[in-house]
Amino acid sequence: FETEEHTLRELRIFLREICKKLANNRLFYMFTKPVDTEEVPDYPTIIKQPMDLETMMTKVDFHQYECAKDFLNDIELIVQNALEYNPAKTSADKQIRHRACSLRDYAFTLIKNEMDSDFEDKCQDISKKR
Ligand SMILES: COC(=O)N1C[C@@H]2C[C@@H]3O[C@]2(Cc2nccnc23)C1
Repeated sequence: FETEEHTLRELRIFLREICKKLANNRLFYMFTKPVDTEEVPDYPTIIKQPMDLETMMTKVDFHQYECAKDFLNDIELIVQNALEYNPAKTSADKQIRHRACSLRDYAFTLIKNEMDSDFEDKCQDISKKR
């Protein structure tokens, strides 16, 4: 009911802030938009569930995250996709894997430092009973 909607609205405001901070960090530019399948035609043959920060911002706006855990699951999807598609010993692949690991640590740490754990618990309780 009403107070639950207030809680989820506050979650969306918080998640937009996090998403913006990550997308504005130049280290993570390769994660800000979907991989261009015109430029990289084999990408969809290898990565079955693409994810990127612009798509995540849209998911926030479409009320597709009910708690921070769900948001961090999509961050983890970005990371795993990058590790899977870029496994080589080359410096290019090594750099994108390193950036993916940095993205994960930044996202989890930002949320842990800036989110009240009771607020996340409340969001997860709402999410579980829906
Ligand atoms: C999250 O981003 C990625 O996993 N990738 C992998 C692709 C391979 C390589 O780098 C990417 C984009 C790209 N475009 C043109 C030619 N080659 C590339 C970014």
